[in-house]
Amino acid sequence: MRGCYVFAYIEKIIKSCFLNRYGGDFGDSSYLRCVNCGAVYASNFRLYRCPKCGGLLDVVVRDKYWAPKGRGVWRYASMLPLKNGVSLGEGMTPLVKSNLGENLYIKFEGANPTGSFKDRGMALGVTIAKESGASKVVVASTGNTAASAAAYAARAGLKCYVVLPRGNVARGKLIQAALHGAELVMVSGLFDKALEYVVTYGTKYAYPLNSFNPWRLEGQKTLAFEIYEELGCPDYVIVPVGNAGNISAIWKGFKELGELGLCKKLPKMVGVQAEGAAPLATAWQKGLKTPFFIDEPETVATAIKIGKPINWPKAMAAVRESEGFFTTVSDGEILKAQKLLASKDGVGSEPAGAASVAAALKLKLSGTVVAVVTGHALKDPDVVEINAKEVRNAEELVELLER
Ligand SMILES: Cc1ncc(COP(=O)(O)O)c(C=O)c1O
Ligand SMILES: N[C@@H](CCOP(=O)(O)O)C(=O)O
Repeated sequence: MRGCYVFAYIEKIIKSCFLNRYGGDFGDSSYLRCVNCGAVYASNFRLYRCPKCGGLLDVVVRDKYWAPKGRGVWRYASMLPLKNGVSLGEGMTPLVKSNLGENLYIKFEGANPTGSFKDRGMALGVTIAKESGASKVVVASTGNTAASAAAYAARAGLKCYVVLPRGNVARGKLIQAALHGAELVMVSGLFDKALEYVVTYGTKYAYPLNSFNPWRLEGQKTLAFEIYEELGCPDYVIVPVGNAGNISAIWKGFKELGELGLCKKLPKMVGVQAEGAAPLATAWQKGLKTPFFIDEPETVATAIKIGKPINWPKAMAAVRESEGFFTTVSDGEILKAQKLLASKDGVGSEPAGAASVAAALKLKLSGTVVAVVTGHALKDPDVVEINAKEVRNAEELVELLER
């Protein structure tokens, strides 16, 4: 009998060592659960959809406990399916008390290594790709996912392909992806088409790191942990929504804090979309349970110019479960909020990131509100109007300074 236990123990050790390195199975520490039908599967890095019903999957980490230690997303290793991995020092982003509202806080994700929240996800995603033996990763992107995947893949020594909608990617993001050595592939059509290509073809040849990959989203839930550490649990968390992974991941983070008895009252999640790219907000306003997909989304905020968000079931569940809501803001409101945020708070956001602040200013919610500002201003320099004054000599400069 004792021999059996010894054998089982040795088998477990061999299995976890071997599979962690080459098979993508992370042993018994986590498993996958379908968000649609509830079917559960042993952890498997290649499973992105439920084989039974096609639903999205969530990672369930067994035996989680709260023991923040160290820096970056790996500070929360005790809550994650992996305990360490690739890092560029992501996370630990500033939580700035805003001058624009009484109890408004800005979680500035533009301060991540590549300038957006994607870095939290890529730390996990690229680690898993690497652990599983993949040599190539692939993403469809409006730019930020591309920049982040390119940087983290470079760090991990992986080849990175980024599939981009031609003419719809802000210049700063393109420069980042190119600089980090990714293979840039342009397709005709918008982001939704690029994502369709990655889902249909990319996944056959390379490890996909878009947000339908539940392992990547585990990294993004750390945003909730940071807010909790600094502020406790706010009344509202406002998140710009595009492909809808981030709002889902942040809500998952808060729910896990709740399960551990840390967050007594969970925040209401508010998803913000641009008026011209609002498949989820439109469905919400119409009282529909499924999204109102759009073929030709239109907004100045290219990062959220998405008509068919792949994570819609998770995002709708997040908003419903948290008793929050979806809302829209116009391009004018986004650009106004971007300017206000920069000039009154000193926080430089790209347009999509400022959508959360635009919503906060419009909604005037009572209680503590955290607006997640998802990307840095330098990502998209072309939307900013530059008015410079000309002086021809020192006298003209002095005259100007005296005004
Ligand atoms: C700056 C920025 N904000 C918001 C979003 C939307 O996030 P999600 O696709 O997770 O909804 C994105 C891209 O996804 C983004 O790049
Ligand atoms: N705005 C995103 C769109 C892709 O989102 P993902 O979270 O599914 O990778 C981007 O930056 O590309």
